[in-house]
Amino acid sequence: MLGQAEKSRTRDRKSALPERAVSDALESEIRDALIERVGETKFGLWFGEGVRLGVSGDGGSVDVQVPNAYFRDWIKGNFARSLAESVKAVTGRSLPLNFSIQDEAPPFRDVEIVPERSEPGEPRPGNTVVVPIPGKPRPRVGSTSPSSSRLPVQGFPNRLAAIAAPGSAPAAPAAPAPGPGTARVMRRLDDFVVGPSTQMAFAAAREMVKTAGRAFNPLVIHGGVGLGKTHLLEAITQGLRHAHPGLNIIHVTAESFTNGFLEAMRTSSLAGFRSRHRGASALVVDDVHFLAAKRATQDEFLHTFNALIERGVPIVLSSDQHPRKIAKLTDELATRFLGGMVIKLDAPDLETRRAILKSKAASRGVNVPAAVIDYIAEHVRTSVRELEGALHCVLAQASLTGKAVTMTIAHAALRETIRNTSQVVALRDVEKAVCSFFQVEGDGLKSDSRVRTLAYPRMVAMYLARKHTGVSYSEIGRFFGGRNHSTVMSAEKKVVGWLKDDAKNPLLPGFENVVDILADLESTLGK
Ligand SMILES: Nc1ncnc2c1ncn2[C@@H]1O[C@H](COP(=O)(O)OP(=O)(O)OP(=O)(O)O)[C@@H](O)[C@H]1O
Repeated sequence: MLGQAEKSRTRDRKSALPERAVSDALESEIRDALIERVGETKFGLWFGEGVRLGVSGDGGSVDVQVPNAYFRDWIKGNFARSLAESVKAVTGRSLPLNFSIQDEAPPFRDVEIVPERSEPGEPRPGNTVVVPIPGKPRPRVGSTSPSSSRLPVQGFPNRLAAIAAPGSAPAAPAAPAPGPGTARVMRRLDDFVVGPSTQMAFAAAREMVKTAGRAFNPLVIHGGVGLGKTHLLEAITQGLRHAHPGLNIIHVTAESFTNGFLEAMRTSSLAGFRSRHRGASALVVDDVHFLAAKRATQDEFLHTFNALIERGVPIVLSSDQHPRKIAKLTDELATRFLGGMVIKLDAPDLETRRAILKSKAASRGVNVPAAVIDYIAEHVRTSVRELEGALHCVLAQASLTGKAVTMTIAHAALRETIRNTSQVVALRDVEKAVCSFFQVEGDGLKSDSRVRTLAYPRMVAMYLARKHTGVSYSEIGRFFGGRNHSTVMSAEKKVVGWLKDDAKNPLLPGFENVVDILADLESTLGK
């Protein structure tokens, strides 16, 4: 970020330059500031040739010239904030962004498809990065080209031929598959470390790739942040592409589906939007919880979903919550999401965390001592993203100080992280989690009421409190409405009994057994 002195030097320099030179200098400084914020890769993809940045003649706004509407929407949707901050850092002012499509902007030239990690003589067509070269239309990952969509389909010839939409618009491009604003290589099933908390999701992902939705459809993967949902979705897209070349796969985030839909409405181009999505031969949508409370988009998505399911098109979705728990998701959509396989990704256990760290270290070609792996795995527990971040910190610290990776380095690098992530569950955490899960109020939970909708969550809360807070029976009883210790003991006994009998859950649709409820709540508590 530019400091004040730097900014004023910039302003002084600009006042001494002719107008054109001023605008070029400004653009270049805004670009530099933007690189600092979004990184060179994203910058290169979205702000390279064909995109111009500058301050308008009257100085009242930032002109962003883009080659087409797709660029405009992508930049607006993904980089508007970074752009505004960059402009402020350079000019010292908050200016609105003014997008214009520059007809004369040089179009993009062809693309290079770069195979990743191919063994000699063993191309891996699924693992590609797309490198735009100025001069020809820019391709978009996430859909096949019209010509490739006519390739013979392997694996399930009849089925996939049948699900290639009759008369649909072939593969008008969807959003880039690695995810909005990124040019990252898509992750693969081979890179996914399997452990007790992930094996079901992994197996389902592999089955989805193998059967392209024949075994179950849709597949919904849900779980907390940084637990590998996007990784699995990308891996499924890669796998489908590899196993069934020619599939017209649309891989988008729910946010970009929403933006695309709104834009199509705005520009009266709904027919194209619909035929593109309903004509897909596989649909992969990340973060469907984003559709919450967006009624019109949900209706559109429902119709897309129905059209695809009817043709047996594989659908894969991810969400941060169980579909039943996504607030303000219509019942129609929620029940459809439940119609196939719904799988939860839990936080990895200790062994899996160790395995993930070893795998990540190996993929960087670094040898990390077992004691350091153990130290990180034992202290960073809630998300794989945090685990990766912690490893990264340790390696960076070692590299910056020119030392080997040792426990001393690990302690120094992770002191803060661990202080902030080590979690002690408090009684109020249990209360909050249980209230939010069962949609009840804290007062109700602590009241004398014996209605089942309160008594049942109360018993679950007491059981969890006993298991995870280390607080005495008496204290738990006092906290949950002034009860005595024997009430807590009997609640605990009851829940243990339900678990032993694998009892059905009487209250919440979508959660078959008590064990599912407890697993969900424990993962909310970071356990
Ligand atoms: N089991 C795993 N094995 C290897 N890497 C993993 C595993 N789970 C997650 N990761 C890695 O952790 C990081 C975060 O995963 P990912 O982005 O898929 O999380 P997410 O569940 O989609 O999170 P969010 O909800 O925040 O988008 C990624 O770099 C991913 O490759």
